[in-house]
Amino acid sequence: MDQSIKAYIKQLVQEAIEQSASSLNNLPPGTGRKQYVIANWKMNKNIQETLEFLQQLKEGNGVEVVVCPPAPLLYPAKLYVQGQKKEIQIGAQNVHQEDKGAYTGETAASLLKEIGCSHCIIGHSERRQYAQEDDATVNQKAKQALKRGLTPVICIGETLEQKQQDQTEKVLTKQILGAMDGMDVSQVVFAYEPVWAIGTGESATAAEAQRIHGYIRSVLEYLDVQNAEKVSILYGGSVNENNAQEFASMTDIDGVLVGGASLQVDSFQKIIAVFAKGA
Ligand SMILES: O=C(CO)COP(=O)(O)O
Repeated sequence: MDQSIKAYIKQLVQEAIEQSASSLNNLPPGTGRKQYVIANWKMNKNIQETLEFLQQLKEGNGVEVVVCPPAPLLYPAKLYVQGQKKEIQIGAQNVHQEDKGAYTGETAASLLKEIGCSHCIIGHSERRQYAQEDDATVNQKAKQALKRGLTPVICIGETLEQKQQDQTEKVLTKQILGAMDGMDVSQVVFAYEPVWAIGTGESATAAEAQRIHGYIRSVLEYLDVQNAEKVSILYGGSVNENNAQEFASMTDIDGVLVGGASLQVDSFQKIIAVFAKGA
């Protein structure tokens, strides 16, 4: 990383720390940014469970509700919500970076679009860990998703070890710059998911998350000062019906990406209701 970027990042860190003090005054949620509540079911649920969940799930009342089931359930899920005329969007958990070809087991963005997906999660820490996805891959996948009309939900976040070594801002900066290379920031959604908070029951505090979201927005400003304010930045990592309100009250937290608590329709619906109040 060259010296001018390093100096700029240092300045951003300082500004984000200063801003965090004023952000803690429970300001109203995002200035006109879309509010999202996204369910990442990971490798859970079968067809019957999916349809039962979607039957009970109500619309978002101004919140963008996106359900991301495993790949074989995307099409039945989409057909079901369409048939019910519900404003619930269906998103994929992954996409391949190439248009088509000899990539056994992969799914093309064009096919996801054809079956009615609106969004695609990209660079989730589980894919970074288990499928060795790096920032360059995330960048290629995000470009491919956009090319085919899917909105990328780009996941970033530090591990516990990186947090303990005070590397959070550095790690996030590298992930953001890598993911956004040659891209328009106004076309993506970001999700800050600290790896240590995923599936552990130990979420970041809302204040901590707000400080990091402020920092992420400053890096986006460095890339595109005009559009950074428009980008929705979601928090993910042990979000549940009890802590959602605290996250929703933070200025730079524009929604949540929910794993475990999105598997039960009641708890997921309660999280949506929290964000709908502010939308
Ligand atoms: O990984 C997540 C969402 O993408 C978060 O998972 P949990 O909500 O289960 O911690």
